[in-house]
Amino acid sequence: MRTSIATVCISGTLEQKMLACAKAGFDGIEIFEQDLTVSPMSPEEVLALANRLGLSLDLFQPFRDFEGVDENTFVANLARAEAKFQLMNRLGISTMLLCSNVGTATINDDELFVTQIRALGELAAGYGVKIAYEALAWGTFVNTYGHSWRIVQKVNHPNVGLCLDSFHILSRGDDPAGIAAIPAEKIFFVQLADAPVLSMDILSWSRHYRVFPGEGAFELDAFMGHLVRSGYDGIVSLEIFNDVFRQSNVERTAVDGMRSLIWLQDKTATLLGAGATTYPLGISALPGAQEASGFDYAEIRTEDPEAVAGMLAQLGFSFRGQHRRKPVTLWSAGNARIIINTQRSRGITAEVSGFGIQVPDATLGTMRATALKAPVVPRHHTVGEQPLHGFTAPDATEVFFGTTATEPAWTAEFGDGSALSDTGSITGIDHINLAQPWQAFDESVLFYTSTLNLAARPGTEVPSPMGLVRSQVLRTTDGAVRLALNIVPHGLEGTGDRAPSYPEHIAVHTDDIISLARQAVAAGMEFLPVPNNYYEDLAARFALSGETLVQLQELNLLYDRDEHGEFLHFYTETVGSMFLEVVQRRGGYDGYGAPNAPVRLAAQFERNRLTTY
Ligand SMILES: O=C(O)c1ccc(O)c(O)c1
Ligand SMILES: [Mg+2]
Repeated sequence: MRTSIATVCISGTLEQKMLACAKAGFDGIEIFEQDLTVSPMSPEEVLALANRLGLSLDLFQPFRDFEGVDENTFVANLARAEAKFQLMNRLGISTMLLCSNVGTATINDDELFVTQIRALGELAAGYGVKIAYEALAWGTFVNTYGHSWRIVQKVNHPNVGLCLDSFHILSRGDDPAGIAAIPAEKIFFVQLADAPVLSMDILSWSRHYRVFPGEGAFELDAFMGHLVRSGYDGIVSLEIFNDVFRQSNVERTAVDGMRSLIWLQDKTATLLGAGATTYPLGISALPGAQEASGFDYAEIRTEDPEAVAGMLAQLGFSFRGQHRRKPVTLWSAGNARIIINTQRSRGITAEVSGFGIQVPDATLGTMRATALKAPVVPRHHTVGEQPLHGFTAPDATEVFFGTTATEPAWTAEFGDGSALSDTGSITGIDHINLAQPWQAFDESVLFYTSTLNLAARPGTEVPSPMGLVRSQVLRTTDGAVRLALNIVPHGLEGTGDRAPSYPEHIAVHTDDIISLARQAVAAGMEFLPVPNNYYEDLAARFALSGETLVQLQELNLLYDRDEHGEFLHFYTETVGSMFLEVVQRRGGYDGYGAPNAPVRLAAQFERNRLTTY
């Protein structure tokens, strides 16, 4: 499939944009007129740069407010178009995007639209230019692809065809199935954009909140399926108007976009099933997606290993020893393995720096992640050590693939390699919560869902004294691997990719949280204190026995319940920018105690302020 991206998607000068798009692997770009107008490069220089970079210049856009106008305006519009055709000839671009009129159309008459657009096509033909007509969702008279297609059919000119943009179609709740019936040769261009579900006017939604495929809520694989079935074999381009992308690192955003198209082709191939890749669009599938069976480990980087080790010991983790070559130690409890890493930890009190997941075939997982442009973490292993397959996520977390095993082979590299008999009641890692700098959030959602084959759940918002925290869970179907991503409030972003001022956590699960909490307290652990008001509210919301309430309050346990079961959990104190959570799921409870998250954030805020002052 030939891929392209509109220059409007990313930050920087036209030259920087072109370099980044070429480096990310796009075949071509759409030149957004504004980017050219403000550029010191002449059209000829832009063409020369594109040639040097191996980029095709696929589309010139947008040409606005043309059809449905009075005769005088029409004559002026044709003159305006002709100047752009001349410019396009200098750029060597042969397709122009014509947006349906949103501003100057005064006459609602399909016959007039047809006549005027046919005249435009005729003029364009003289310059070797083709017109791709796009129905903007907020077009004054033409705002559905069905309508634009009827007009294009009536225009009946070889130089006039359609531009299909997923946003304009799906934002209106329009059924894209009709695309499959459009003759492929009349689809001149295709633009893809995803978007989160938002309730606002479509223009604002489109201009500010579009995201790359896989980062929003549109069913773009189904959209692509209809396109593939039409027999279309042209360019598939990204056109994302997004305030964050336009101020983020240009190279990273371009890679994020490329990843989205690689992921979408694979999703579409899966949806279409056998024969998917034989359609002329030539979508490529990825090496097989695998369902992760669980966490291999979680890693904490710290220059104060004693503080972290102390907490683990209080929770009943066993010290499994030092790695025979690296400055890392292993602690385990049941299937929960936590690595304390003091390498490159200068200035880091403690942070959640990485994790591993177990898949049936780690090499296959690595091939898939590499195909999705996941940046490899360099790791050396010597003879007798397990090879490590790792990647750096956009939030700088290091993610590794391990092989499904109750006792991973790499644990033998620690201490004397013995598996200690377990005494505690911790059974495994339940979830890992990662703080996201605001500019990495959408990129992280796509990165983790695509490379680790996780599904994104609808997002939530958690009020806290520091601001509203946006939260989204990514998980396997069975919940064996769960990640919770939090966008940290403004001011706590920290520097670089990490969000160190906002605590992240590793949650472990147990079958008996009451005993575990008692043992931890007896071992000297202090939990995050929970205010009395919380327990009064619990008593009002749930018919809990007095005895249960006293027990919860005495141990600073939090409680939630849904139609499936119950959830009990507690939090440790924060060390650096990380803490631990212990959870017990009773029955089929599948959430994360969301109603309790504001209590936790407020308690941490109180606590940190008290210790700071
Ligand atoms: O928001 C707009 O004006 C606009 C312009 C060009 C497009 O292709 C589009 O989808 C929207
Ligand atoms: Mg568009």
